[in-house]
Amino acid sequence: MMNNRFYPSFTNIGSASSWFEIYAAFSTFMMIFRTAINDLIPLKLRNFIISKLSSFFSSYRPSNEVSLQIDQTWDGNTNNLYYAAKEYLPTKISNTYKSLKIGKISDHKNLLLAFDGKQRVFDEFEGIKIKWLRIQKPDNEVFESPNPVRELDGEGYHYQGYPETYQYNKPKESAENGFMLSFDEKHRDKVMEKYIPHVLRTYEAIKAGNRTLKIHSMQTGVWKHSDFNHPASFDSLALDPDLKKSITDDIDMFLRRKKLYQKVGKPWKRGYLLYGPPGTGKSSLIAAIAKYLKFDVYDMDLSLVYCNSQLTTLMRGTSNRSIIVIEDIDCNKEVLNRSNHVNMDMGSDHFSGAQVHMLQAYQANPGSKKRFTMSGLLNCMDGLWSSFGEERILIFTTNHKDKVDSALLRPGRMDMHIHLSFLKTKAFKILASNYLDIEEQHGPLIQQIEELLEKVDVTPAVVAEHLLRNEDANVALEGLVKFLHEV
Ligand SMILES: Nc1ncnc2c1ncn2[C@@H]1O[C@H](COP(=O)(O)OP(=O)(O)OP(=O)(O)O)[C@@H](O)[C@H]1O
Repeated sequence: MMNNRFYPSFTNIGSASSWFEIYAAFSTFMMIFRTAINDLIPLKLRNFIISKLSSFFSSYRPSNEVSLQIDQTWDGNTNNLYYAAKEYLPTKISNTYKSLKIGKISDHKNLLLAFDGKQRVFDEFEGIKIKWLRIQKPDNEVFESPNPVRELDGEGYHYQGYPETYQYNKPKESAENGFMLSFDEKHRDKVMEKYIPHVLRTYEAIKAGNRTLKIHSMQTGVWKHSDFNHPASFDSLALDPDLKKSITDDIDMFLRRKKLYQKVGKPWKRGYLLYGPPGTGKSSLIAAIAKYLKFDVYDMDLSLVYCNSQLTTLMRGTSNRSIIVIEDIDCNKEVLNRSNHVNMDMGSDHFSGAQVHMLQAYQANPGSKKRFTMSGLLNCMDGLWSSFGEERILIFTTNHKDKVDSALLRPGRMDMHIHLSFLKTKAFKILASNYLDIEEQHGPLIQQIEELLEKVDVTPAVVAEHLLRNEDANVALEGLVKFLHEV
């Protein structure tokens, strides 16, 4: 039994004066203790102890917490999950974070925000709380690439990806970087099966949204790319609204149907034939489709293809989510004449130096010999196609549909034939409002033009050129009326 005589203060713990005595004694002790520490322990040592204690407590994890480490590389290979996390986390920037990086660079009009790389990032997914921590060696910080940023404008935060200047000058990152994500063990299955795929999917969507489209053109047996800056889009195209809708509906249906294509064993590809007179917008429509889909464009010039194996190699060199364009298909004599065939197959996926020389020799003397066969082209379009990957769109253009071999045009190869024709009333309305500031006062001139367009055949290219002739809408429209009377 404890004797109360030895614990007088605890027996009297209920009285206010006892509490005051304890508080006064404690404050005095703390004051003396703090002064002693400040006098006896140098500042550097104190800071060191504090940093050690805080790192100990920050690395403390409750026993039911699971952590997954995502390194930048996996057995020397790129770890896509690392890059996915790096793009995904900035989408979680909100104004609740107490420490962020802020900046302003010349090609962005708004302020940019980025994580400073030191703090934890908290995410919530279907009720699960997930904590992310960036792992990086202090030495690497100098070389560390900038974090992807968010742009801050009046409407809040908008994800921007990397600053443009950085994209062209991307520094090589150190292999020791990584991320650690932690969550309650009971959510392990959900994190693995749903959350991680969600991070990867977000990454893919961000990549597709931010990417600069490329146009690839052929150079001596290989593809060379440059930025695709064609200004046309579905908004700028003067097309009959019903035709425009049927094209976008078909594209949307194609994108939705990946599983169906797999189920019925068909390669996931779609072919469009664009036909019509020059200047009716075939090239512009290709650009609009590429922008709509965010697909790269491969401009396949058949006049530079010298054998079936080169054709196969070039097709194989195209990437998924791309549009392969063969313009003026009717102008390729080889495609017109199926029997005209000189065997130039080199039987290889890659061209050797000798083969490249051979091709160059043929290029120097075009038209000397038959180069590839019709069956080679057909094989590339269907049979062999499936091994080249998926999500491909093949577009042929021609000014003379009747001259193109029907084998090329059958459904399954060219699934939709799109006729681009002369400019008529509905499409003119779009063109005029894109080019000029049309106001109510221009009504009578517009009506006159629409009546004339129903009687004569002029291409959108010709009308567009007239609309550009004067900044004053009245003058430009009057000029067009005059021109249409003369046609
Ligand atoms: N439907 C259209 N809507 C808007 N502009 C158009 C349209 N068609 C043509 N144009 C204008 O005419 C120019 C030429 O059009 P485009 O090159 O797309 O025609 P095309 O049918 O591909 O011609 P070609 O058969 O000679 O290659 C475009 O740059 C654009 O300014």
